[in-house]
Amino acid sequence: MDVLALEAKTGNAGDSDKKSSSRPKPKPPKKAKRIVYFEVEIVDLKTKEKLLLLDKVEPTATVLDIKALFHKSYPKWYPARQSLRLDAKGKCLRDEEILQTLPVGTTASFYFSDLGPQLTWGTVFLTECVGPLIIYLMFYFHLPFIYSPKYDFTSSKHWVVHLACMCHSFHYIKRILETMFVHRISHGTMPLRNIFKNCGYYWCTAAWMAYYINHPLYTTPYYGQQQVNTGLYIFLFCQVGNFSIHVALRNLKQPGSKTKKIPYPTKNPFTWMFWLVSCPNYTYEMGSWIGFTLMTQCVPVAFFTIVGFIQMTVWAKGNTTAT
Ligand SMILES: CCCCCCCCCCCCCCC/C=C/C(=O)SCCNC(=O)CCNC(=O)[C@H](O)C(C)(C)COP(=O)(O)OP(=O)(O)OC[C@H]1O[C@@H](n2cnc3c(N)ncnc32)[C@H](O)[C@@H]1OP(=O)(O)O
Ligand SMILES: NC(=O)C1=CN([C@@H]2O[C@H](COP(=O)(O)OP(=O)(O)OC[C@H]3O[C@@H](n4cnc5c(N)ncnc54)[C@H](OP(=O)(O)O)[C@@H]3O)[C@@H](O)[C@H]2O)C=CC1
Repeated sequence: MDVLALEAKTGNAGDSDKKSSSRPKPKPPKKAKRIVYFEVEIVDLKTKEKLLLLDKVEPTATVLDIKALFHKSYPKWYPARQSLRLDAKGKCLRDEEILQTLPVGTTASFYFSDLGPQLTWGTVFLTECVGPLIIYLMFYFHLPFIYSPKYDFTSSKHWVVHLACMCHSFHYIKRILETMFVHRISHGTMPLRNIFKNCGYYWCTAAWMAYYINHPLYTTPYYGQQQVNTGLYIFLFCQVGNFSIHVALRNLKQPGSKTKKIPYPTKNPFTWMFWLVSCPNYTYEMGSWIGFTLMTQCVPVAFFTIVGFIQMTVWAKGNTTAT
């Protein structure tokens, strides 16, 4: 029986009498509003084993409420670890979806799967950004055992090495501050395995770049100061662009809201890039790393830029399809 049918069944049956007589009628006794409760069954996606039957679930219950009820019976599966779907091959239901608006009868079956341990997005973002910041500085300050003691008396660092350290540190400090004060991240959590993938990528490549850029035998860019300056200007321009897009995306959401909107350019000229691409923050991010590659003329930086480009292209395509 679907929701519409339920409404029909519980509708006011006295309507047809109203027109039949002009005499003032005695008021009908007040009927208590009948709530039609739902019965919710939770089935394991893999084994198809019935895990739980919840009777008397309120129609206005959200998916998150159902997850909380399930959690009471299975304490190891906290709500963020749970994925509930209506169709075994369908998409995961969003936490804010409401039972009575789902295409189910009064007996709803949900397929449950365990998403594995979860971490908050803030934790992942911060961990992946604090690492490169510290690792790079360890190489910059030539901590013991990094470079051979035979280089101890090699000539002092070239200006571009200081500049690269400032730009690298600036980039990650900016990302940490943005995570704390700018982004309005809607996903509650993400899989723990991501932290290994993301940190492996960020931390290892930071060490790899820092090793070469701060190496006592580092050779400065082929076209000298002109190349360094061009790289620096591109880097700074794109950092401002990236920040501008993050602010524009933040302003699309009300605090606490999870609703995404189609972004449009604002008065800030850096946001006009929205006319051309769906994720200009990724374009500017790429631009920054192209600038940094030019400034340092270092192969590991180029590698980092290419991997980031591939990853962000995949995500940007996903975003375009979603919109
Ligand atoms: C010198 C050595 C160098 C070493 C180099 C190493 C190279 C290695 C290359 C690696 C490159 C890595 C580059 C990373 C760069 C990262 C940059 C960043 O900083 S970005 C910021 C961090 N952001 C991320 O990490 C994004 C992570 N996002 C995700 O993984 C997914 O969005 C998501 C899994 C959290 C959710 O996916 P979504 O598309 O939104 O949901 P769907 O409903 O479509 O589900 C798809 C699929 O995922 C499952 N799912 C959903 N949510 C979760 C969850 N919380 N935990 C686990 N699994 C989840 C869902 O059930 C679906 O599964 P399926 O089986 O397909 O039904
Ligand atoms: N160097 C590298 O390899 C990489 C660097 N990065 C850097 O990290 C930054 C953040 O990355 P990522 O999280 O993937 O960026 P996203 O563009 O996916 O998200 C950034 C923020 O904007 C919000 N947002 C995005 N689109 C919309 C919309 N249409 N309406 C409302 N809010 C929206 C997101 O909210 P929600 O939580 O709802 O999605 C999130 O809070 C990048 O801009 C880039 O600078 C990222 C990837 C790789």
